[in-house]
Amino acid sequence: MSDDTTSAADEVEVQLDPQALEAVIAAPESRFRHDYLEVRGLRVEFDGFVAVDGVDLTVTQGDLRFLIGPNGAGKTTIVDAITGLARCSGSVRFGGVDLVGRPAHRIVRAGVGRTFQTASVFDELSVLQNLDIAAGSGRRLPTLLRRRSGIPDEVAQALETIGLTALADAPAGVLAHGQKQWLEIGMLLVQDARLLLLDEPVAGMSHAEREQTGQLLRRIGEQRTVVVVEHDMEFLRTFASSVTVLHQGRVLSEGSVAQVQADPSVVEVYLGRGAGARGAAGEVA
Ligand SMILES: Nc1ncnc2c1ncn2[C@@H]1O[C@H](COP(=O)(O)OP(=O)(O)OP(=O)(O)O)[C@@H](O)[C@H]1O
Repeated sequence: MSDDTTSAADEVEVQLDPQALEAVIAAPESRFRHDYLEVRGLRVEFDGFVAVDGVDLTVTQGDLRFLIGPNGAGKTTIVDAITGLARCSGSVRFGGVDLVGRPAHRIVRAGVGRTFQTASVFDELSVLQNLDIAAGSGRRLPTLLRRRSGIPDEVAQALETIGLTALADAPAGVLAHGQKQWLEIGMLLVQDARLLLLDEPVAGMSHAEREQTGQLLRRIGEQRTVVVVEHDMEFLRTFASSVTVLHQGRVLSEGSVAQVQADPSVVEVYLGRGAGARGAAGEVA
């Protein structure tokens, strides 16, 4: 490499203005956008019982993060706190917006979406109508329920992503268990959720459905920030790109699947007192 090249590179580095770069990254229309979730010192207390005790968590776009831990470790409570369903202290930032203290509907508007352990789709409505409602297309209910020839782009794209295009007109009630979960994920996509928090998305799914869900989450995770609360260790080993292990409201360990598997404190929790719990950590190791 010639000296000329080195000095040109140096020059570029010197010319970079960190504040200008930050502004470009933060601009909503920026194709360089790179979202991340940053949780600091998160604490949730229920009548004197500390369920989440000073949790720090950073999850970047493109990282498929799994939150695991024995029953009662605080996983769902963390998701509740991020989405405004549990009062908390500390700091939760996503896309440059501080979420703590905001009402749940404003957190949704900030681009944060979640699913619950039980899918909450409208069984009597078609797949398309469920997506339409989630998209909040602004149409009145009677219009919303009428069949239409045109499908909005974002809805068509979501149908494609979740693999339900052929079932667009089928009532959601006839969908298989896995397909309902995918529809719910599709509903988050049309809401334009950029942070998806998924609570046990593969619970009760067949092996084939789990595999398809993992592939779906990988596709979504390329564009969005995805956090998965899960007990299914085989699913975790196949699809997690990073793992945070929680225990008694605190972060016990964090890293790649291999790193947390090799962490003696994780093995201790899973083989020790947590061994009888669902998703016992013994399965991790
Ligand atoms: N609304 C509430 N009031 C009082 N205690 C609560 C409440 N919600 C959760 N807890 C307690 O907080 C702790 C953490 O619960 P949480 O549901 O977050 O655990 P988890 O890790 O998601 O467990 P699981 O894997 O069983 O779903 C538990 O001891 C639970 O009993």
